[in-house]
Amino acid sequence: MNALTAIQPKLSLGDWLADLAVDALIDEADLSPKPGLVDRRGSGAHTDLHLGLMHASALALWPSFKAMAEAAQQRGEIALQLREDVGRIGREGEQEMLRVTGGVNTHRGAIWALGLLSTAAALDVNMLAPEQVALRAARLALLNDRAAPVTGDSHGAQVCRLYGVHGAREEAQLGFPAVIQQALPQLARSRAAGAGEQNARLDALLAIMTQLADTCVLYRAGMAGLTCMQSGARAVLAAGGCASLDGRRLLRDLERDMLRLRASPGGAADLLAATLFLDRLQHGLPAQLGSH
Ligand SMILES: CC(C)(COP(=O)(O)OP(=O)(O)OC[C@H]1O[C@@H](n2cnc3c(N)ncnc32)[C@H](O)[C@@H]1O)[C@@H](O)C(=O)NCCC(=O)NCCS
Ligand SMILES: Nc1ncnc2c1ncn2[C@@H]1O[C@H](COP(=O)(O)OP(=O)(O)OP(=O)(O)O)[C@@H](O)[C@H]1O
Repeated sequence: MNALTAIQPKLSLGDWLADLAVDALIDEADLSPKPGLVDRRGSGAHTDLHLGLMHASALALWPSFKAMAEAAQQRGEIALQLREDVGRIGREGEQEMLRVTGGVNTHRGAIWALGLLSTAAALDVNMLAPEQVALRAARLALLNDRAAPVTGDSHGAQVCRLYGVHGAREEAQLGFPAVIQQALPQLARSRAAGAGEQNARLDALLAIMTQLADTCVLYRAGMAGLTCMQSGARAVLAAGGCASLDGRRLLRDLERDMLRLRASPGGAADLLAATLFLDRLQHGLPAQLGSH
């Protein structure tokens, strides 16, 4: 041990996972140019959201992610008690988000996805590969939280009924296929091709958009909006992705079309944050993680 390591503060597992989750949210918000979404350039298709609000909301969620990880450490297994702990902490997180944003939904879907993944990661730090963490999160999401309010009138629930698609709940229950099968492989391919980190992340977002039934898009722009999102994202990737000139031109076309339809792929954005979280997590625990 040298003088530097001796004075390094101990980091708990909950601290570390909450840091990763908040970093993922901030990196997602900052990533630009994202079609229809809030980014460094502006508010996309939103009138009530802006980058400062996304940052403030992300930071306000840190204690919730930490509390979910700690609940996982205390319970130690995938069981109804843990599912209900996490449900309660998630609902409290939503309340805190709404307090900080003055009632605007900045991160509802992200609390759900990253909350489950933080919990799943804390359950077994020896198995942090993306598929392993996503599988544990899915098993947790499949448990029925008895305290969850049965409303059925959320925007997501309404369009799931109307169009017969799977929303945020099912995406988690299936083990985040958009992240595991689309985004992470695309992120790796674009990095390997030398796209640069920002372009590789944009390509990962587009890979999610090619397939996802994003209920944010369906609610605002119907099936026409969803088709526009999926086919436009496919066209950008087929042209060589965001690092290519043709891909950039098609990305601009996609953005123009989505703004015209007021369509914003908020669900895809949440899953990009989940992708960035799992991507970092797989590098394993940091050295200064003390006993937890
Ligand atoms: C399951 C959740 C996401 C609610 O889903 P629902 O579709 O009913 O709600 P809503 O329309 O508000 O959408 C949630 C968000 O999910 C994201 N999303 C949209 N489509 C998708 C998709 N296909 N896949 C993943 N995420 C998506 C978007 O950001 C969207 O805003 C969750 O928030 C929940 O159960 N809330 C109830 C309170 C609770 O128990 N919270 C604890 C969570 S740990
Ligand atoms: N960079 C981003 N820009 C916009 N939305 C994002 C971004 N990142 C994540 N999201 C997600 O998008 C969702 C916000 O979408 P939306 O504004 O459609 O929700 P809403 O308030 O339910 O609907 P509406 O605004 O259409 O009435 C949040 O749940 C959030 O998790």
